[in-house]
Amino acid sequence: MSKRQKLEDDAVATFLGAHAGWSRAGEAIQKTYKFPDFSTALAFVVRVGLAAEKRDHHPDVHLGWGRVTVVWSTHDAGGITGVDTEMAEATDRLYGGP
Ligand SMILES: C[C@H](O)[C@H](O)[C@H]1CNC2=NC(N)=NC(=O)C2=N1
Repeated sequence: MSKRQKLEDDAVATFLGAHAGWSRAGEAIQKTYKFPDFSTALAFVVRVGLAAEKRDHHPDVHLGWGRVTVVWSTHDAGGITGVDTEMAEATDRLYGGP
């Protein structure tokens, strides 16, 4: 199955169950990350943005002091696809940890 095909609800639920902090927001998945200050949060947004350019798949991002919310959905498919879950995992790796 193509990664750009809309995932079934149960597949999205499985992803959410296995990935802490991610939640469903309509036809998208989102997560808010915390940072000690604004510039660290901004640097994270830049790293996510560069990864998005590389993959040609772009998130909505909300940047605040010490906080970044990243929202993934596939506009072309009108919903959540395998590219979104792939990029959500990449986003977690960019934040840090395993
Ligand atoms: C032409 C280009 O590949 C497309 O418009 C890409 C760009 N980035 C994208 N990003 C996201 N999130 N969804 C898309 O459908 C999408 N489409």
